Amino acid sequence: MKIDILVIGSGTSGYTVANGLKKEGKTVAVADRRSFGGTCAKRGCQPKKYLVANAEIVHLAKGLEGKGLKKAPSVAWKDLMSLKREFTDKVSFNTEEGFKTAGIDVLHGDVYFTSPQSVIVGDLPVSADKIVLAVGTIPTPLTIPGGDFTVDSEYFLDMDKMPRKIIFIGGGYISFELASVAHQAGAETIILHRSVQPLKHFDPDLTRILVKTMKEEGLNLYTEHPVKKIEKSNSGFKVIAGVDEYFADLVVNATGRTPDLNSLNLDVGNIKFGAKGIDVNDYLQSSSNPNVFAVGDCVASGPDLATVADMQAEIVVQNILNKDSVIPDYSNIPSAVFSLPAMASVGISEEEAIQKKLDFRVKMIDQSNWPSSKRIGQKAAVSKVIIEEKTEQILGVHILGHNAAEVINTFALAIKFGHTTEELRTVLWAYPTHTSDMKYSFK
Ligand SMILES: Cc1cc2nc3c(=O)[nH]c(=O)nc-3n(C[C@H](O)[C@H](O)[C@H](O)COP(=O)(O)OP(=O)(O)OC[C@H]3O[C@@H](n4cnc5c(N)ncnc54)[C@H](O)[C@@H]3O)c2cc1C
Ligand SMILES: NC(=O)c1ccc[n+]([C@@H]2O[C@H](COP(=O)([O-])OP(=O)(O)OC[C@H]3O[C@@H](n4cnc5c(N)ncnc54)[C@H](O)[C@@H]3O)[C@@H](O)[C@H]2O)c1
Repeated sequence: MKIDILVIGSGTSGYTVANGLKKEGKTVAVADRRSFGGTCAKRGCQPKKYLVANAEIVHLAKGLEGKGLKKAPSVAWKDLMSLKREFTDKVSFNTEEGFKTAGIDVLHGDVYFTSPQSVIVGDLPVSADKIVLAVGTIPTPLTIPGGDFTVDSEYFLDMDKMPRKIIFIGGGYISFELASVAHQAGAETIILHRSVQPLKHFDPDLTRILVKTMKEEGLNLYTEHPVKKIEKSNSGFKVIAGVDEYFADLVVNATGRTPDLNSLNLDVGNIKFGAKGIDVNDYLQSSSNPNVFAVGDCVASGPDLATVADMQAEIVVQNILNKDSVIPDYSNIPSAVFSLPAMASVGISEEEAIQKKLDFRVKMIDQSNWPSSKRIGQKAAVSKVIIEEKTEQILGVHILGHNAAEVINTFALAIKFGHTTEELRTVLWAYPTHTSDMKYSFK
């Protein structure tokens, strides 16, 4: 097969690149070694959000027990899984059909390079003018004794039964989100994180309040607990962290994700890569092979988020059509951890503002006693806004509390277009909402 563009990987980034270039008249094929659709839709963002949405309702109801609600509901895990699968089960078929309808060839099988411009997919030789690597990441294998006893987030998101006791290793996005789900579904839940501060991409003050709140609500969260060993016990597993031992029916490895590039024969393709992923120039073009581009989580630079994968994909479409035309901007990327309560952030952190020696002020406000918190039984709600003194521009916004992930998007807009506190004060916000509360957060 000889085509203009071969995209390896059918997830968020592969989908956008393939469709973008097909619309411009290129002949395009997409290859994947697993069923089509990638991580976000099948085993990441979307299925996770189905489970979180359910847990959020239970969590809110618990907060209002005796305050207008008689009894909080409990999770019907089997039914919840059916609801989630109604969505996830269709992803592969719909993705493939979408490609075929657009005139994009769909290729199944393992891929490896046979030259800088050709690969084998399954047993089909394919050569292409440009090859786009969109191969994502896999859970970082846990290389401690007993690491093989763990399961990963993909297993959790599709399990038929909620175990009685569950341990999450790692204090990142995945642990905080899935542990929140497990806890609301009734499992005795433990997070073991190796260093002092979990969720390293978020504001440390808000993270401390989040951790305190989760602990007060009964989720067992231990920092400075690097897990060293896992053993089989009578009824499940024993997890050893320092001198402490914890027991559970299921142990989830959530210690990060890594690109899985070894089987691609990248050396034969003259493609430089490292532990963090494919080495690219400013235009997301391989630093060693000009015919190859990389997008999404497998790129060594940029955060591993679906929004970023999509942005990189759109940029690569432009750069393939018009050489060296667009550079990705990784500043001001909004991100949320869908824990309970949720936390979200956009723009710079207080630490970055100090490092950059900016002239700024920090406005940190506890909103837990405000009506918006009281009426939903919410215990923790905090905002922290970084404002540049001279220009009054909003530089960073960090929010903890219900709806944080929705509210943050308004501030993504404000920061992107350089709005000042005075300008934001002239905006009328639908009232009373969590967004309208935010107008007091930058006064
Ligand atoms: C549990 C979980 C929850 C998440 N939640 C969020 C969220 O709420 N918000 C957010 O922004 N991000 C979230 N993410 C991150 C998000 O899923 C990723 O950033 C996004 O999926 C990256 O897309 P991608 O196209 O780079 O890779 P992927 O979607 O992973 O696609 C890569 C594809 O390449 C294929 N592939 C790999 N190697 C080969 C090979 N050698 N040959 C052929 N095919 C290959 C794979 O089978 C896969 O289909 C989450 C991730 C996880 C794991
Ligand atoms: N809401 C979202 O946007 C979202 C949700 C889930 C995943 N993601 C993406 O997926 C990536 C992977 O998520 P993740 O949570 O697996 O990784 P992560 O990198 O966010 O967190 C993993 C944490 O585990 C800790 N750790 C590592 N080894 C350990 C050990 N032996 N014992 C105890 N702790 C240990 C690390 O210090 C790290 O802080 C994220 O970085 C993010 O890019 C995003």
